[in-house]
Amino acid sequence: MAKVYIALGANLGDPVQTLKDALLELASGPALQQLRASSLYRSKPMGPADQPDYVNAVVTATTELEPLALLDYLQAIEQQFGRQRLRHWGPRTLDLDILLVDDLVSTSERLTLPHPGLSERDFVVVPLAELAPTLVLPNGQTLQQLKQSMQHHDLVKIS
Ligand SMILES: CC1(C)Nc2nc(N)[nH]c(=O)c2N=C1O
Repeated sequence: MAKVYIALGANLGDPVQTLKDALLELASGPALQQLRASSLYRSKPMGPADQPDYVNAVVTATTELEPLALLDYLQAIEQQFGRQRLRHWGPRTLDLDILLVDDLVSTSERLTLPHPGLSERDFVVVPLAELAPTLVLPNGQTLQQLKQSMQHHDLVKIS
């Protein structure tokens, strides 16, 4: 069994409702157990600014699925929510990104762990630190060190 951390993000349609529905989907499906969710946060887009603000959250859970099977499961849920990604770093209906699987460090065509954007995304680090304040990343860095080292966008806690 593995302990996983998954980032959720949305900025099309009704992102708050989308994340709430996605959290219900993740909690009710067979793949994840002991699911815990962070608060929801609103933030300005990182990257192209000509798009709506994002709503982000992070969940932690345990799973029997291997990483690529978990990726398949999450991508199926993204499709279920009508995943639209019109351009790279453009607006999207729902993103489900695997951040961490235990202390696994691996790079493959489909999946890099830990998520390569983790350390520079406050919209990931802040909710992650809410869930796991004492987390130590596979490279030995603590989440608190990471959180202190990054400038904070205007992350606003929604719920
Ligand atoms: C386009 C890019 C990099 N910017 C983002 N910016 C924010 N604030 N939140 C996201 O989830 C997000 N996702 C992305 O993929």
